[in-house]
Amino acid sequence: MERRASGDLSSLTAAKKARGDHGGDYDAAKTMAVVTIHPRLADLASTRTILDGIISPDLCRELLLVYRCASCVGYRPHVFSATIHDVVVTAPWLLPPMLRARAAVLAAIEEAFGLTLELSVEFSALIGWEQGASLGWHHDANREYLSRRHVSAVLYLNDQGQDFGEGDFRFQDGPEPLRVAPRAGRLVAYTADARNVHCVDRVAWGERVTLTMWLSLDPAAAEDTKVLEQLCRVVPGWARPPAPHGAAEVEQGGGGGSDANQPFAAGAGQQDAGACGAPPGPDVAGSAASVPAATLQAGWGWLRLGPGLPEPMFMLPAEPPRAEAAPAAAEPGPAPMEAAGPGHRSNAAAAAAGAGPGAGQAGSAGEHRDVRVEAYATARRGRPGEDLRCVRLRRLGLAVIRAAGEQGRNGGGGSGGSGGDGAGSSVDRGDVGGSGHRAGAPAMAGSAQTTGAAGEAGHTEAAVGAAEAGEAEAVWLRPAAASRSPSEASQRSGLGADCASAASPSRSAELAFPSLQAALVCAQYASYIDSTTAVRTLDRSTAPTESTASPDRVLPYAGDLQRVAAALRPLREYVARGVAVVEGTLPRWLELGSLLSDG
Ligand SMILES: O=C(O)CCC(=O)C(=O)O
Ligand SMILES: [Fe+2]
Repeated sequence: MERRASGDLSSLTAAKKARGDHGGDYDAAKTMAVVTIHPRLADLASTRTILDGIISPDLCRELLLVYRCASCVGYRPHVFSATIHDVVVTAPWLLPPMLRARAAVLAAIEEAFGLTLELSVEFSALIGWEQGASLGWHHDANREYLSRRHVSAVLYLNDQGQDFGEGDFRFQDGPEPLRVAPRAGRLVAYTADARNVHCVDRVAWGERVTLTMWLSLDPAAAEDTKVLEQLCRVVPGWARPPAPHGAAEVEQGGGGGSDANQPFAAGAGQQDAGACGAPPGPDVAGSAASVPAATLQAGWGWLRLGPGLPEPMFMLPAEPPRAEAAPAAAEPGPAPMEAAGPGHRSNAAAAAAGAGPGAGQAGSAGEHRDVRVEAYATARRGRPGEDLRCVRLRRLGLAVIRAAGEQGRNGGGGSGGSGGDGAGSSVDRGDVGGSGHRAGAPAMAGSAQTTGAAGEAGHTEAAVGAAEAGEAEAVWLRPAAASRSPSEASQRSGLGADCASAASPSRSAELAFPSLQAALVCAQYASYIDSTTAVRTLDRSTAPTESTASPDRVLPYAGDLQRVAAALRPLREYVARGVAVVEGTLPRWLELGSLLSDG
């Protein structure tokens, strides 16, 4: 195969600057010419490998859980992503499966290419490709600032034909096979240079999910340093409810907690005893109005969410005009992740969450985030401003009912340090399906409105309402098909210490959560638990009219909220395990990191 000569980096950089970069219409020939082949990779026996069974089916499913909990709007149309940084700020206890998979991929590649102990992970993310997503011919180091990406790895986490349609990976030329059909546990790895020009065929339906990694021969490029820094910011405070005014009520209302559901034991490396010893959650039964929001939040202390990603990162942008959307599939495309390189979103997230700018690239974080949000505001199908988290819940057959008190409050900033997810403003802007706000939770819940979005997508109806109960926000979920009489609405129940007690006998009982982020994580976990036994969720709701072929859509929890509650029973234990792993690993990781940087 032809090797391309190195291009003129300075002129390319200047051209990028002039354009503001991130544009899709860059000169492909020029950018393809940028990268030279790293001497260490010049004489490999083979520059690519395809391996099956790199990780177990169970780990694949667990990674899908992580992806659905932590992903946000991605770098190109119909693509969503959860970088390792996103996972940290969403729920650090979701890290272990990602770390396990990362290690497995790294080991497999080192062996396959004979590069043992020479590679560092420069970037890792779970990437979702939904209907309409594609990527034109490119190689992965096709820009100057990507040139430290030496080896690419794409690990598929679900199955073509079953979970999504089409979406083949294809090499442009070279040895057979040129086409790789994604299936769970299959890894395609290749040098990132121009010897491996490849593309991704358009995904016809469903959701194709990958663990995508770039590896570098330059140890200084390792993402671990930044992940660690971020983790250290999040972990000491493992997000917890704001102590103040609901604390006493929580102690009293903490019944329902069984021994089997003890909150985290104190002393597991926790720096803040208050945080780790969160009291059992309240059994939030009865009228929502009788449940102070602070109590609700305090009861969920064990969930240990991170500060969450900045809200704009969940906002679905509008459908691109057809003329703009088309070329990506046929033309050489920009290297993916260009706007999501290491530190990019994590810094934006950290800054927005009040954690301060991340190391290394602090100066550019805000700029990057703005670029991305603006770019995708006009470059992606969807209801402008719709919150991805609500869409994901809807796909499970769950409707989001926001309960919160003051109408019009812009809730994002105020609760930033409290472990809230800043979701308030998404609803306050009326953009979660566009439903009206109702003041006062019970009234709202009894008459929540059907969203246009859900209706258009052909779903059972989804109810979305917004109001606030006290200062903190709360999120209620209901099965989308449940009836909504005021009397039923009063039978709310929350998942406190004991999820088993959460489900009201009423079919229409609602589940209460302290935030949208919490609701999403819990519902995804429930779906994960169910999918390991029975339900396989397939959803093409974002564009049902563009289907080619697909199995019937499944909305697992429509009309059946008790199944959510039941499936949530092991969650506390799962969180505790994840917390223990992260806390246990952190010191060793830090030590190793400093050893490596010393050496
Ligand atoms: O998802 C794939 O199969 C490949 C994606 C890809 O080419 C990339 O992210 O650069
Ligand atoms: Fe690629």
